[in-house]
Amino acid sequence: MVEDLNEIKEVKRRGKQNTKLTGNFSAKSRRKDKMWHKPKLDAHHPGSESLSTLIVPEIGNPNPLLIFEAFPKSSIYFSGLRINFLPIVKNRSLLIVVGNATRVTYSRSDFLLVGTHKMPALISSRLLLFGGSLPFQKLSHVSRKTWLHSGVTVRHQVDRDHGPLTLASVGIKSVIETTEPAETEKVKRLNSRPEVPKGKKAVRSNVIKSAGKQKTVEIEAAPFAAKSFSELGLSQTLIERLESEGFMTPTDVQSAAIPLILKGHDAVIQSYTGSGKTLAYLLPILADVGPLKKKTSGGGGEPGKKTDIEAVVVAPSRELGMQIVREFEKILGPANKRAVQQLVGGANRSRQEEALKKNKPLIVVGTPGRIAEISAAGKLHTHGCQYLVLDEVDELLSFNFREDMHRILEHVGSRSGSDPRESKSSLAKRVERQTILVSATVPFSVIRAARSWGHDPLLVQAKKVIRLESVPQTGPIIPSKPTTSSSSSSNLQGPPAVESLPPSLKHYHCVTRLQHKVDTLRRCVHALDAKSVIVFMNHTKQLKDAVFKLEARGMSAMELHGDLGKLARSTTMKKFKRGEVRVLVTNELSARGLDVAECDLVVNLDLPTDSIHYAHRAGRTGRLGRPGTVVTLCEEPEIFVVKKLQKQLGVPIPACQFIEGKLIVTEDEKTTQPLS
Ligand SMILES: Nc1ncnc2c1ncn2[C@@H]1O[C@H](COP(=O)(O)OP(=O)(O)OP(=O)(O)O)[C@@H](O)[C@H]1O
Repeated sequence: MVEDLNEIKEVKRRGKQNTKLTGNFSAKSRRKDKMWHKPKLDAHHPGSESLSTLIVPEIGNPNPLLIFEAFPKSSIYFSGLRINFLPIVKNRSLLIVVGNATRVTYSRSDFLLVGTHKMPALISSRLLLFGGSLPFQKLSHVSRKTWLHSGVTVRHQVDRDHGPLTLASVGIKSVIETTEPAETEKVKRLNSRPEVPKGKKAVRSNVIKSAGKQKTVEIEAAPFAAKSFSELGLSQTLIERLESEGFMTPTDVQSAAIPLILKGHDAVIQSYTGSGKTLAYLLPILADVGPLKKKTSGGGGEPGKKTDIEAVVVAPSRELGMQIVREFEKILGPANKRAVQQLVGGANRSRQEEALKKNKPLIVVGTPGRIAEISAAGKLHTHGCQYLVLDEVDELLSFNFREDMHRILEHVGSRSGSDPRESKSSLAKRVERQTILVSATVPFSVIRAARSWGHDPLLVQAKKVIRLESVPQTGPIIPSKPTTSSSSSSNLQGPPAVESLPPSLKHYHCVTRLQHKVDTLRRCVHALDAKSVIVFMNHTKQLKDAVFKLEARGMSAMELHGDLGKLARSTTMKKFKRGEVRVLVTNELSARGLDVAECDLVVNLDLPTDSIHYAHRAGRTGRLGRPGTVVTLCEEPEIFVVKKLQKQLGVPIPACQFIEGKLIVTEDEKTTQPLS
């Protein structure tokens, strides 16, 4: 983020010209009396080159400190939640922002980022270039060690004096306090919790009291292959509902996860695509919240009686959010459907807000943007929330969602609304809720996030449960087979490995020329006699072309991507699920979570970017033990990518051809063994 010398000179020159706001700021936002101005465009959008967006490194670092050199009358928009401090000084302005911003957008012509809490040393040296008249030397009162400490908290008073800015004037020097190491503080707080808050399930408090002591026994006692849902501690009403919907036997991951979540554990649920992870978290929530809960448990209530939300489920796409809502509704039954509400983007927000007010649901399921938006508007009361589920968590932690996820993580279950005089730290507030993170692929970033958000979280897989604390930072998270040293680099990311893929899947690749790809796809569909095919491509334009070509050759196909409107997307999905369309040509939008049981073939018409994307795409077929085939079409020079995927995933992806209406494997599977 630190610019080079030329840029500093350029900024200084522009400052002399008394730089005005750039065209990226709306006219309304130019009002002098306004402190905050929202740029119309984001740095990620074309045409907004004069804006920079700074992403504060880690979600979970609650105290970013940013120091900008600013020019008079400049405006800045911080898209975080709390901007605690903004002094602007006459002529030369030093602007310091301390708070929970995760993403800061600023006009590069008006501001120059000169320091962060990780780069304090640069502050003084850089500012000397500006004449050095500002008393930045006072920064040296704060030791570098303290600044670098991740737990630095800065308290301050707003000071808009027009005199020279000093650190004392902004309160930094006098009030820096360092938090204690998170682990010991957390356990201490949990153990000293005086009583279970009213309406909070008793079982959670038991877990809290026994923090870090009896877990091993509980984990080992977890049934890994229950024969029926009744063995898992669910209520009779819930079991009856499950049976009426045809769910008779829990899957392995459900057998492992349900009892642990019922006991109040924070968990990361990892198991291959289509293994039933949704019910693995949905059922223990419904056992505790809403009309199907166990009579003895404390929390929840009838829909319509409470105003607070009890469970928030976040998913990265509208389609997945809606699918989860339908799963909840299926189990709740028609009479209790209103206990859950969707808050997905693309739908009418005011209608969602009205429904929240009218129906008072106990559970909301939505996309990060919409949940954060309604929450920021004060229309979603989640402070007393007991459960926070992040489905497809590794995707939710990506760059795109950081800002909204930060708000959600800060607010859900914080209980801060209940008593403003309470001075509990954000960590203490957060442990009020149970955090459940879910995905088929769990890179180390998820493990790290789970450790910082949860209380002694567990990694729950189909056949084993591990304490997250014991997951080594550099080692594989999900070792499927003994790995060779050459695969260690991918281990750093946490490879999806074979557990991310349904065991019943068959994988092939077919070498073809670019211009013949659609034709090869058609022959592939015929050769496998596939009834329901999902084709993945990387670019919308080519995707449309492929649909056109398939249709022209008499194969029913439809497109699905983010450029389509809400209605078009859901109509397409409905038609595909009903079997009215044979081929769905789509992009990464549909790779996560989409559950179409009938899908028997996935084709990568374009290569996925990495093994994680491959795993999620492939997982659209072969769901819940059904047979499924994945065919990757590639050009000659791309074969090495397929070999790499094969190695990282730990599955053979032999070459094949489609000859006379048949799939012919042209490479011995034994020679394509990934780890041999
Ligand atoms: N115990 C069960 N018995 C029968 N069907 C089940 C059971 N559990 C889940 N299913 C069904 O299996 C399908 C796959 O489940 P789900 O979508 O939860 O998988 P997943 O592991 O979340 O997949 P992904 O990683 O792709 O999101 C769904 O149609 C679901 O209704």
